[in-house]
Formats: sequence, C-alpha cells, structure tokens
Amino acid sequence: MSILVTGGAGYIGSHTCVELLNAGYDIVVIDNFSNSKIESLNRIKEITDKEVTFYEVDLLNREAVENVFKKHSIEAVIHFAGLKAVGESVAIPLHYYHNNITGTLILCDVMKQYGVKNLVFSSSATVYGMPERVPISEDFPLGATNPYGRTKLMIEEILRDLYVADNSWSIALLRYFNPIGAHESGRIGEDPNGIPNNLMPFITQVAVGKLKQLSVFGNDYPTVDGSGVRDYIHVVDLAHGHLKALEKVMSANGVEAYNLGTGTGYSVLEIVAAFEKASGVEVPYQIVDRRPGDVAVCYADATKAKNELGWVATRGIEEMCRDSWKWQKNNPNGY
Ligand SMILES: NC(=O)c1ccc[n+]([C@@H]2O[C@H](COP(=O)([O-])OP(=O)(O)OC[C@H]3O[C@@H](n4cnc5c(N)ncnc54)[C@H](O)[C@@H]3O)[C@@H](O)[C@H]2O)c1
Ligand SMILES: O=c1ccn([C@@H]2O[C@H](COP(=O)(O)OP(=O)(O)O[C@H]3O[C@H](CO)[C@@H](O)[C@H](O)[C@H]3O)[C@@H](O)[C@H]2O)c(=O)[nH]1
Repeated sequence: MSILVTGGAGYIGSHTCVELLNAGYDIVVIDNFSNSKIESLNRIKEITDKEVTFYEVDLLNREAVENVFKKHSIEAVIHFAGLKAVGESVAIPLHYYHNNITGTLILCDVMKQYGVKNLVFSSSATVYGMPERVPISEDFPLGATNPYGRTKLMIEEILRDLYVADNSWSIALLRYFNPIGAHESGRIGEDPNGIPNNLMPFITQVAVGKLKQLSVFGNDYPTVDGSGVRDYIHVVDLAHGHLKALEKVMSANGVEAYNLGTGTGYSVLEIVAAFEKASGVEVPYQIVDRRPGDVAVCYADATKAKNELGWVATRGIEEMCRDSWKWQKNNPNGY
C-alpha cells in the first residue's frame, strides 16, 4: 500500500515526502511542475537514499490521475497540489478556481471510484479571513479576502459535504500558518518563481545579494514594534504534522480541521533580527506603506492538533532562520 502525494515536488510536499520515506511509508508522487522542478525529487532520493515513484500528472487530466490509481494500491492521499499566490489569484481568478477546485473534485471522484477515502488536505490560515482576535482556534468564523483564500474555503466545504454524503470518508483539513525554513541538509527548500511575495524568501534573497533591500510593509500596526506579527512554523515540523494527520485519517472516520502553527507570533522586525543573528549577514530594509489586505496579528491556538493528533512544533525561530539561510546560501538560484 502506498500514500499518494499530490504536489509532492513543491515546497511543503517535498519536505513531507522526506519524512514519509524516513518513517517507512511507500509513496507515489504526482506533480505537473507548474510551480516546482523535478530536481527536488532527485534531492529527496539523495537525502533519504530511497526511490521515489513519480508521475508527471496534471490533476485536471482525469485519465492520467486514474492511471495512477490503476497502477498502485493507494491507501491515503496527501493533497498539496494547488496554486497559492494571493496577488496572482486576484489577477487570474478563473485559473485559480479551475486548478484548485476542479483539480480537487477530480481527485476526490477518482478516489471514490477506487474506494480510497483517507485524505489529508492542505488548507490555510487564510480561511480565517480578518480574525477579530488571537490566538485563532478552529471554531473561529471563516471568511476569505481573495480568490486563493476562497478556493481553500470552498474546498473545505466540499470535503465536509463529501463526508456528510458518505461517512466512511476520513479527512483532515490542515490549516497552515506561515511555513518557513528548510531541511537541515540545505538540499531542499522553498524555490519561488520571480520576486518572492513572502517574507522569508525575500529576506534570504536580500542576504544572498539577489535583491537590494527588504520593504517592511507598515510600522504602525498595534504590535510590539509596529510591524505585522505572524505564526512562523518550521517546514519540517509542518511535515511531521502531516504524518500525524495521516495516522489519524487511517484510524478513524470523520472530517476535522486542525491549525498547524507554533502558537507564537513574531513581528517582521523580530524576524529580520533573528535572521541576521542566525546568518551573520545584515539585511538592509526600509519601512513602506502597509500592504493592502494584511492583518496586524495572526497566530494559532494549536491545542487541538496537540490533543487530537499528538503533534506540537518543536523547532524555534533560530532553527527556522538557520535552515532558510543554509538552503539559500547553498542554492542561490534555487534548484
Ligand atoms: N506555503 C505557504 O505559505 C502555504 C500556506 C498555507 C497553505 N499552503 C498550501 O499548501 C500547499 C502546498 O504549498 P507549497 O508552499 O508547497 O506550494 P508549492 O507551489 O511549492 O507546491 C504546490 C505543488 O503543486 C503543484 N501543482 C499545482 N497545480 C497542480 C495540478 N493541477 N496538478 C498537479 N500538480 C499541481 C505545483 O507544481 C507544486 O509543485 C498548497 O495547496 C498551498 O496552497 C501553503
Ligand atoms: O516583502 C515583504 C513580505 C512580507 N512582509 C510582511 O511579513 C509578514 C508575512 O507576510 P507573508 O510572508 O507574505 O505571509 P502572509 O501575508 O501571512 O501570508 C501567508 O500566510 C497566509 C496564512 O497562512 C496564507 O494565506 C498566504 O497564502 C501566505 O502567503 C506580513 O506582516 C507582511 O506584511 C513584509 O513586510 N515585506
């Protein structure tokens, strides 16, 4: 029996594949490389010294997805594949809705056809929209402020409906906070296309000399130093959360949402300082206007994942910065 990993060549998927292989699971990866490179799969093999069964498949191609289920006996699916850039989703919403939602519909329909009903889905803290207070727990009201967020929200609802219709499904909706860091080997990591939208890859590209300086979006939020506060989580901790969720879906039916975060918030300026300390490299920055749509403070109440999955994040901000830097320094141009 194998675990199917959709989007397994991507940032979070590749780190999760390493942990799955290390834990002794057989995996089958599918990806269309719309936002990743095949080299990440070579690196997974290199780190784990294990074979990775891989198919270049677009989830929108139902026949190709079916062929994978025909060839392999799949026990559960971890579904990472999706487009994730907020700004791009505002510019090309139909593309986002089609890729993320139709892709998930096809996947679930093929799973149903083959009697595979265990699913771990990559959701996001973005489903909390503009939260009224922190820490954010799973029972907070949901909402979205952009098409990307709406795809996550809609998919969560679709998966809940699926369970209502057939309660032999078993589904974990994992709401990630802000994943950063990389595998400690420095061989896999986040490899964004073009200029990064997210804070940590922007910082590492400034540090390695590819970008001139960081723009800090606002210093007048009601926070410790005025800059925005987020719950950064080491991607390897996040990967372990998937293994715990996998054990859960393979042992009990239901549909449950879990926050995967550390429960601690850091400001942008605190991250800059922690990165400079971990890397020994100065990160020049300027304060600019707030970025439209940003919330001041966002961090998780991760108690449910602790109580029900037996998962807690163990890596601190120093390791997150150290590993992000090791990846960027050793791979200045990504894969
Ligand atoms: N990175 C974050 O900050 C973050 C936060 C919350 C949620 N998420 C979600 O987690 C998942 C993984 O994120 P990531 O950061 O690893 O992104 P990523 O872009 O690195 O990985 C996603 C992978 O899916 C593949 N893919 C996209 N559409 C596909 C399709 N139709 N068929 C086959 N493959 C397809 C891409 O090529 C890529 O390899 C995504 O669903 C994302 O929305 C990410
Ligand atoms: O160049 C930059 C980039 C970011 N920031 C700030 O850094 C913080 C983190 O920003 P970013 O890394 O872009 O993460 P978020 O805005 O929190 O969004 C991420 O986390 C959300 C919740 O999980 C997901 O919905 C999004 O897809 C994902 O990009 C925020 O305060 C930003 O204003 C800067 O100051 N300068």
